[in-house]
Amino acid sequence: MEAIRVEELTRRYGGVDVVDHVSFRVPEGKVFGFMGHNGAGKTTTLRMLLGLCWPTSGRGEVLGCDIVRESLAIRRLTGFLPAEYSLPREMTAVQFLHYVAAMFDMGSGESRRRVAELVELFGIGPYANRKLASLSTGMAQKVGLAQAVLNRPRLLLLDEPTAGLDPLGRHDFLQYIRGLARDEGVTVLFSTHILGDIESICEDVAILHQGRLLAAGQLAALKAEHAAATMDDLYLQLVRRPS
Ligand SMILES: Nc1ncnc2c1ncn2[C@@H]1O[C@H](COP(=O)(O)OP(=O)(O)OP(=O)(O)O)[C@@H](O)[C@H]1O
Repeated sequence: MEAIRVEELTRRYGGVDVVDHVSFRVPEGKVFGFMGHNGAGKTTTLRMLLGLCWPTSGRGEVLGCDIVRESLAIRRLTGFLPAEYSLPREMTAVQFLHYVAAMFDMGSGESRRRVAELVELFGIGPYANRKLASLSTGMAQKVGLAQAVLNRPRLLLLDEPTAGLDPLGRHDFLQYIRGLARDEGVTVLFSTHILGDIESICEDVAILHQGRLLAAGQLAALKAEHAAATMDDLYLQLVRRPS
């Protein structure tokens, strides 16, 4: 089964189709690269998948649920780390994670266990009781990721998650994402404009440019088809191709 299936998905703002008849499928249990430069329409697509904005036309299903009629069910089954995620400045990491657990209706025992597990897993312990406003970008991103996986989602949507991370932070982040898919069968939709990130952890990709889908499928097959040695080559070829 596919984790995500969209067909002719379109969102118009001010007379412009910022997502323009986009169709692709995301296989279950893989890290899927959702690639595109600024303004490509990645965030708008993610928002439609979560029911945070509605399509102007077209259809979509996430984990078998319709993105317009069943968005609450989708949000229960998924985790989301938005781009430039703002954490509540006055809360501590532990307070914030308990707050997120409460939104998923976790009982207090389960919430305590899960938060402790994530604090340990992400090495949040040393700063768990500091106000979130005082955390570095890397630390804050770990808290952001912890909230996104708190409900043990079957699907994780990550919007530009490595932007602002240093090389070590980025390496650890990518390792964790790879492990989630490989060891726990979680599907990850990894939206980014960093081609190297896609190349290092994604087998399958969709490439978006100015709202249009340029290509989708297995990265190795797309590279072979376009005789591209790297993700950079592939992307540049597709973007520069006359439409
Ligand atoms: N609520 C909105 N109203 C009007 N235009 C919007 C709205 N949301 C997005 N857009 C426009 O849609 C286009 C696609 O934006 P989107 O944020 O989806 O792209 P993106 O691929 O995520 O890019 P970035 O990496 O820059 O965030 C942009 O031109 C943006 O200005």
